[in-house]
Parts: sequence; structure tokens; C-alpha cells
Amino acid sequence: MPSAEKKQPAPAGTAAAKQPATVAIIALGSNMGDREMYLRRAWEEIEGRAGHITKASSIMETEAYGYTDQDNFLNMVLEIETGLSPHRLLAELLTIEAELGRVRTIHWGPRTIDLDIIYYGDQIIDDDDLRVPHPDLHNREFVLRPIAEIEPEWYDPKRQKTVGQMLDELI
Ligand SMILES: Nc1ncnc2c1ncn2[C@@H]1O[C@H](COP(=O)(O)OP(=O)(O)OP(=O)(O)O)[C@@H](O)[C@H]1O
Ligand SMILES: Nc1nc2c(c(=O)[nH]1)N=C(CO)CN2
Repeated sequence: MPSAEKKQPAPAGTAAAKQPATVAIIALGSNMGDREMYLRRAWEEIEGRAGHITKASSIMETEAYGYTDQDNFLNMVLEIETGLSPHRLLAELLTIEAELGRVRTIHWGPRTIDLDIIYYGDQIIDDDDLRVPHPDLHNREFVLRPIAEIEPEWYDPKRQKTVGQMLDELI
């Protein structure tokens, strides 16, 4: 896996010095209202409070997966370097979703913005409130394709395959 864990210490005295940065992949999706605006706002908020964005995929229009009777999504992924723990990162993403007006109604239903942690370095987390790598990512072209664009060799520690391999198997 390329550069998933960055161990070099941050300069002493900075906030980031408390914990070495970890490279994480965040998936963004929107299918309500001004979808591009929601992606842009989420991007700005992630940079401001979740970590430093190091790579961004292109924005892709995708048909709804799962609950299909809803509008098309715009999807993309961001690669970030973050000093936050996985649960702190999740808490920040949930706050951003709430601030951008997301209301949970239908499972897998329409949303102004959905933010998922797909990978957090090479960690495997199986808690009630946080599962990483995302448990359904291998079935989701709208997740695999944008990651493959920026990190095709990213190695999935659970499925023991690269993102590129999983995408090839899905399509
Ligand atoms: N990897 C993860 N990233 C984001 N949320 C997660 C993750 N694993 C578990 N969760 C939990 O999922 C909860 C509900 O998520 P959400 O409503 O966005 O699900 P969903 O988007 O409808 O479905 P899916 O997670 O399959 O895309 C969150 O409050 C969070 O606690
Ligand atoms: N195309 C697409 N379909 C979805 C998406 C999404 O982001 N894109 N998110 C879902 C719930 O997380 C359910 N279905």
C-alpha cells in the first residue's frame, strides 16, 4: 500500500505532533439540491477540521445503488492526512453532515451529503459505530472507481486485494 502510514514526527509544539498522521480515504456523495455545492462545502469543512487533503478524485455522476428509486448521485473521494483518531474523525464527519443539512430518513435514501470513512491507513476496525474498511466497498463502483483513479494500488487489509483488483472484479 502506498504511504498509508506516515510515521515521521510533526514539528514539536504543533497539534499534529500529538499523533503521527495517518492517510485516510473519505467518500463523499450527494443526490439532493445543489450537489456540487454540497461536495465543495464538505471538502472545505474536511480540510478545516478533519485533516489535510492530499489527493482528490474527479467528481462522477452515478446511478443510485441499493435503494434505486432516487436521483443520481455525485460521488468522489478525498485522500487526507489526519492526526485524528478514527472515532474522532468519524465524529467530525458526522458534525459536517449535520451542518450541511443532512436528515436521515430512508436507509440508503436521498441525502444532501454522505461522508464515509473507507480506509484509515491499514487499520481494521469492527466497532458497532465504526467499521473500516467500509464493509460494502467492494460492491460499490461509485467508491472503487474514484479511489482507483488516485490510488489504484491501495491494498485492502481485510480483503487482501488492491482497489484496482476489486474494481476489475466488479465491472
Ligand atoms: N466507515 C464508516 N464511515 C462512516 N460511518 C460509519 C462507518 N462505519 C459505521 N458507520 C456508522 O454508520 C452510521 C450511519 O451511517 P449512514 O446513515 O451514513 O449509513 P448509510 O450511508 O445509509 O449506509 P452505508 O454506510 O452503507 O453507506 C454512522 O452514524 C456511523 O456510526
Ligand atoms: N450511486 C450511489 N448510490 C448510493 C450512494 C452513493 O453515494 N452513490 N450512497 C448510498 C448510501 O450510502 C446508497 N446508494
